[in-house]
Amino acid sequence: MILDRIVEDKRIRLKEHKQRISPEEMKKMALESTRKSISFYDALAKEGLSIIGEFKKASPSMGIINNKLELTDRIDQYNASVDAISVLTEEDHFNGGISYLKKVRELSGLPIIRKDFVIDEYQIYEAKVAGADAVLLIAAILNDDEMKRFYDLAYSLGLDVLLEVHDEEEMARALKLDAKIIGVNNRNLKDFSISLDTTRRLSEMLPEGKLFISESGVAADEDIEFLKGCRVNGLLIGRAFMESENPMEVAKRWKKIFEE
Ligand SMILES: O=P(O)(O)OC[C@@H](O)[C@@H](O)c1c[nH]c2ccccc12
Repeated sequence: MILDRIVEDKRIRLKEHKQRISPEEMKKMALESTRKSISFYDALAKEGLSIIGEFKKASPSMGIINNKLELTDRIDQYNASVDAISVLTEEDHFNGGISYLKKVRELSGLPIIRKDFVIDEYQIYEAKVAGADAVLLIAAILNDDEMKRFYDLAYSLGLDVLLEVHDEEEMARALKLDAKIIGVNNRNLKDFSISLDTTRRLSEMLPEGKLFISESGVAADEDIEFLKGCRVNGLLIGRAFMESENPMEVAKRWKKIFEE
């Protein structure tokens, strides 16, 4: 399965990163960082539809995403229309990198989430040092013990966690952990197919008081109409914004449709 492959490659990259900056040094830098996080939670909790705009240059399901807009232009548009920014930092399958996160940090006052395959504490310290306000944790690649350890570490550094699930079993694990922000990935990780109905199904398990984000495959006005009925607080949008000449206009239109 592709996910196993991505995690294997991640382990190799992690070794390289640790050779450049040792785990002790990275931890020290994170703990000494005086930068105050911008609340990812608050940005998503406000009334109406919240949107997380993603900076992503490629993905295993779509290959290279062909866009002419520079990072700067895209982030300018995000600054004017979305509530938070997601930056892919995975190198081998999404053409990302931690350097993009640092660049986006310089260009934006919005909360930023590090989007990667987190399998080690090191990556959470690294996110903090690079200027992130939140990290993604993917239930499908973590056991309960790791999930809790990474979750607690992130919060102890002042970072929020978006806990990603994609089926009932993972949702039950996220609820057991009492995660504050839960994201449903509409993409089936085995065959890449998209079904927004995953968001609807899993929303039925949600207790009051959680922030609920629908991730992946949201691309058309009809999708927004459908998700209106699914108790979502926010959406995570990658491809549709990366391919668009004017993501700002799309984000504004979708917020309007959701609120009508
Ligand atoms: O480009 P899309 O279909 O709008 O999807 C965005 C985001 O949900 C997707 O990039 C994503 C969701 N979970 C992930 C985990 C790792 C890498 C990427 C992702």
